[in-house]
Amino acid sequence: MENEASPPELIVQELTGDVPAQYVMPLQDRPSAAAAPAPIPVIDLGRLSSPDTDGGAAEEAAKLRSALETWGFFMVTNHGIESSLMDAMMNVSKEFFQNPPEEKQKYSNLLDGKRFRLQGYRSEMLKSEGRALDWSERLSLQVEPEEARRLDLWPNHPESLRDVLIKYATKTKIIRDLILRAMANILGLDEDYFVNRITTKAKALARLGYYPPCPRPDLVFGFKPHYDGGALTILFVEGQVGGLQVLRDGKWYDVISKPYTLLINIAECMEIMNNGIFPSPAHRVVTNMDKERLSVAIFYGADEETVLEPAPGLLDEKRPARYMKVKTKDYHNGVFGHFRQGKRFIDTLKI
Ligand SMILES: O=C(O)CCC(=O)C(=O)O
Ligand SMILES: [Fe+2]
Repeated sequence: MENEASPPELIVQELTGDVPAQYVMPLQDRPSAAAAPAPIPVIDLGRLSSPDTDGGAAEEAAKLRSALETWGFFMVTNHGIESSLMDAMMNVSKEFFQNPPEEKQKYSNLLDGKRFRLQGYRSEMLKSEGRALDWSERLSLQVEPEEARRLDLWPNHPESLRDVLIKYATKTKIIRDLILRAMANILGLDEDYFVNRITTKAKALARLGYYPPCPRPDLVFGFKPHYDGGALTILFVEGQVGGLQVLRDGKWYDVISKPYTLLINIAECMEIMNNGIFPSPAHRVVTNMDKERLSVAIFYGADEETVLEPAPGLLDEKRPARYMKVKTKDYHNGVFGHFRQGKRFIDTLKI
């Protein structure tokens, strides 16, 4: 049985006392002591998509542009997801992580003690690569395309997780398209330029995250510094625990989300398509000594067969393409290989 091969000794929740050596970051890579808050713009999505009679939509679009050019992150309110559905999403996630380890391991993403699959539960990753482990547990489930959902890999406990996640992801998809269109408009491209490249065949992965309190936030990360690989990420962080940090001009800043707002960030496929005008930001999650933290991220990718390339409408003699063309499928393979070595595949595409 594939699940029996998982290493239960690494379930973070069960650890007590000081942190085990596998989680400790090398000295030069440890979390910095203090980070200033990032004044990330908050965009009212209702206003952004309203007919522009009073200049409201233009104002929101200007804020969005500024957020995308600087932080690569923005917050959204008035996004159309009822707070009751957001609460339900967080509650089912919490209930899942509260299951006993044996129950969670039934959904392990570890196939034979060595190979990982994209979907499933993991309490650690990349153990064999000699890099420090993240102080978090994750449950990843593919939510798009709809016909590719593997409901047999989705947990039964709590029973409502499936329904709630499907409802939630249906709503975030509407937000995705709204943002893709707004970005195309801001860049002066055909409104559907990005939507057409992401298509109904594009994959989306939901990742539920649980970060237990950690006795040594100075030594470990909840999630090591990284760039997201798809097109856009829509993130929902419970309450006001904080923990997420974003890199800007070589400095890490705290991202403080407000209750019931969503955080959206640009991922690398989108950076290629917009020719680096809106770069994909490095980000990470630090741990907290007293509080647990939960987050739900939906990663929207491009269609595997899509050729990723800087949009021709953005290029001219003065603004040449800064990235080589690559098929999404090849990009994903490249990212995986490079990430294991702590490198960025996108750097190999730069012209
Ligand atoms: O949990 C979070 O706040 C962020 C997680 C993240 O960056 C990711 O899953 O890629
Ligand atoms: Fe991320």
